[in-house]
Amino acid sequence: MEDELGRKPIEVVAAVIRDDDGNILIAKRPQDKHQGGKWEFPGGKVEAGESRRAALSRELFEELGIDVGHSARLISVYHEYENKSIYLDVYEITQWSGTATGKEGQPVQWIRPASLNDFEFPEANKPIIEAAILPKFIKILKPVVTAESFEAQALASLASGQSFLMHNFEDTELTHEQLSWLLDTAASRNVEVILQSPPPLVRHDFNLHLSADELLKTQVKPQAKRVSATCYSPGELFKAQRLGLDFIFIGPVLMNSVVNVQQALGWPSFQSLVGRVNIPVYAIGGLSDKDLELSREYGAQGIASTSIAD
Ligand SMILES: Nc1nc2c([nH]c(=O)n2[C@@H]2O[C@H](COP(=O)(O)OP(=O)(O)OP(=O)(O)O)[C@@H](O)[C@H]2O)c(=O)[nH]1
Ligand SMILES: [Mg+2]
Repeated sequence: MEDELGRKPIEVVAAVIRDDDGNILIAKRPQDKHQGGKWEFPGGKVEAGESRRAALSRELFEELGIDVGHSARLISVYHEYENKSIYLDVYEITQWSGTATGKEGQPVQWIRPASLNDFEFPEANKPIIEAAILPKFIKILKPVVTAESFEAQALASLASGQSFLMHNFEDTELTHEQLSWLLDTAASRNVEVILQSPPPLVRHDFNLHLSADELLKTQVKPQAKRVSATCYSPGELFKAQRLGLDFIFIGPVLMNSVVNVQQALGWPSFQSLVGRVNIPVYAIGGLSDKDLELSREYGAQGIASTSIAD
């Protein structure tokens, strides 16, 4: 891939390092470097002939003095700065040995994911920050018949530590009162709720999800905490990126969709779609929490499914 001036992007690897309490390590870039004085995720340029994971291990040893254990792909971002373009491959690291310190004299800090937005990062980092804040799983509530079963299911998921719940596509019968109850109960437990468009509500303190059809009809990003959409084709992806959506679902990955009469994409097609945008992507369609590791190797941020264990 080349930028508009025919230059090859610089390949960079970086790490979102999370400790057992969920804090993330950030480091300050030296003043004299590109994007100097801004905060960054530790990492650096991939050397000729080096694999990305080898580059990641080398950079984190040089910059922080730690030995990387397990790493999972989080997001890849292509960004054009004025004087160079970069391809930034970001990994999430939860296992390492040694104590992370600024080996090159750079200040480092462990911070809560929600405070990431209080620090100044390079322009390329916007989607990386969103990816670091978003969860691995989005639990989609199953369609329900009665008000009692809706409440019972929502309460079970709210009690189970899920941080994002989505009201089901096919579940159109929820009343204003039920939706309001869901939002209030979730808020009291620090759980984010995603509703389908257009919910019969006057409030805006929810995340809004658009179907691919709604996405194509939308001209301006709607008002909501975050806006996401389901995408199947490159055109839909580009539309989502142009509107500035916060994350997207791509699928169906493994199961043909009866609703939209769509063939399952399979992982290779999923991967090539993910590679076209700089937005966190959830894989959807015939998947469960067991598919997480695999989905991440193919570029997903995580999985959205009714089959996420409570
Ligand atoms: N490490 C890192 N680099 C980033 C981030 N965001 C971002 O735009 N970059 C850009 O990626 C490029 C490479 O990063 P780097 O300066 O860390 O490279 P390096 O460790 O190999 O250092 P070097 O310049 O001494 O060779 C820089 O142009 C930097 O501005 C980030 O979060 N982490
Ligand atoms: Mg570096």
